[in-house]
Amino acid sequence: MAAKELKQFTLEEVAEHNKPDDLWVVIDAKVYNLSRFKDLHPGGISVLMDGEIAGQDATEAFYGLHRHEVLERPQYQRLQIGTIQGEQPVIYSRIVGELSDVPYAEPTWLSQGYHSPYYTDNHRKFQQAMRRFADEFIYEDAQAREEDGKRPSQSVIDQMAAVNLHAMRMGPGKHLQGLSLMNGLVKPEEFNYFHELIITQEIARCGARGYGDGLMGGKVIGLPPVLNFGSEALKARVVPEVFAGKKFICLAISEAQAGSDVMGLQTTAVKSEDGKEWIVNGTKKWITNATFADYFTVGCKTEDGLTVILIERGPGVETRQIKTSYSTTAGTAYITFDNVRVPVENTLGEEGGGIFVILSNFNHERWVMCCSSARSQRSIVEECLKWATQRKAFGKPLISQAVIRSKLAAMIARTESVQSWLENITYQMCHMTYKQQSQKLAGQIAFLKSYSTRCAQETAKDAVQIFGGRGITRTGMGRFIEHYHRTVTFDALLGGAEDVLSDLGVRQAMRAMPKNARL
Ligand code: HEM
Repeated sequence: MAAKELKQFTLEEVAEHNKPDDLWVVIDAKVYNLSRFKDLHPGGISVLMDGEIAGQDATEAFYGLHRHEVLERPQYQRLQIGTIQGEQPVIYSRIVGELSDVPYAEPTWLSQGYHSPYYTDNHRKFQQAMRRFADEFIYEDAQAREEDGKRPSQSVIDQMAAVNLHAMRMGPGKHLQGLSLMNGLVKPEEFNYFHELIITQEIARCGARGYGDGLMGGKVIGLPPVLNFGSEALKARVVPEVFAGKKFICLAISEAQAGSDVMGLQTTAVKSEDGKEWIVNGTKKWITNATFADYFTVGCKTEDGLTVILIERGPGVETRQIKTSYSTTAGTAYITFDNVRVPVENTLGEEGGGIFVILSNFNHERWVMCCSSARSQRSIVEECLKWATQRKAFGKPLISQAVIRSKLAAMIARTESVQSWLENITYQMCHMTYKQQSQKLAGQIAFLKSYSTRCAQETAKDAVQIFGGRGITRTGMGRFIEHYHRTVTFDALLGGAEDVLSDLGVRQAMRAMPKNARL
């Protein structure tokens, strides 16, 4: 269909259309005919009939009350009948694949005129490809699924599989060998933790916390035990189908009776008489992706202690959705295992060595959460900077109030410090063996996660104060702030609660304390 031809009008011509049945307004040099829409306008008719709005340039009033995306919705685009002669629309919100030029909306390494010792040209190219990928394939689905609560669309999972993103999200390693990464943009042996950081941060930029977890977050924590501790036969069967996005896996450790206290788990696995199978009984709670998972990496109490076993969905496995503060798109579930029979070949690591399997997972999981938290905080800074400049109160922009600037200052400082510390730790990870990482970075990562999530919660609180009522409203101007404020605590709990992690960091430091050090 040919695009509607847009006419050109002068402001004087527009001004003549200021009556209820003949109502035009100008927004950013675009002329809209609201004559029929006014009765449907969610903000009512009276605001449109105001003497300073009807037939006038309503740009400032509009942006004080609506997000730009309102005008991008097809049903509202159709209201545009022309443009103002000699003027061009200049306002934009987010441009697919592009960097934001709002100060602090991008980390310094992506901001014009700044430098970084950490990122290579390959990282920069990779970031551009990943930004485009997330904007084109993930963003819209994230918004829609966050809203309807359904799991991420299979088409997105398939697109991610096509460029091997599911494999890359497991970090660098042997599992990448022979794969074409992002259409060959990065060689498997060159892929490092900064590439992975980029992936996580670009996905976090979509601003949909539940969806972010739904997008195979369960795999990020549930597959490493299979990769690191599974038999070759098990890996050959399970890993390719998960990387292909055909099967889903989750990590099932916590229970109603035991969360952080993994030694208190009550799910049992007992050997069958012939010793060929485990018979698993028990429950698990708050398991991300479990509603749609095909595989469950499960912590079980066995004769020798704690053992991790890969259980496949089948007879005796039931999952029931749990409604948490974020959307059901994450697939959070309560699981029951009733006499589930599992081949002993599905044991991950040593029998009784489960605590080692579980602990070895934590550093990477927590670091991924830090990547995501740092980026989400930054998106909130961008939202607040835009709002504080476009919204007027008491006759002037919010940003002219010192209290608002003071909140922004704290938010920016927190975001920058989290990202800088994160990049330092990421650099260490790139230069340490897995064992060195466990010895030297467990404390650092625990501190960073606890610090990040404290910063995040402060920022969420400040952002709500800056947005006012809109910061607690699910639709409209403050929708990202409301979402962030509602979901920010997930990061503070998953992968270890704040106080527990801070304490872990200090205890790790004490282990390295020289015995003879004195004041
Ligand atoms: C093309 C023109 C317009 C369209 C398509 C439009 C659409 C909408 C929509 C969809 C909402 C619901 C809230 C949201 O999703 O953000 C809304 C709310 C509102 N609109 Fe408009 N609008 C237009 C022009 C205007 C203008 C010129 C004014 C002038 C003051 C106005 C005043 C309001 C008010 C006061 C609200 C309620 C805001 C709130 O609940 O915080 N609108 N509008």
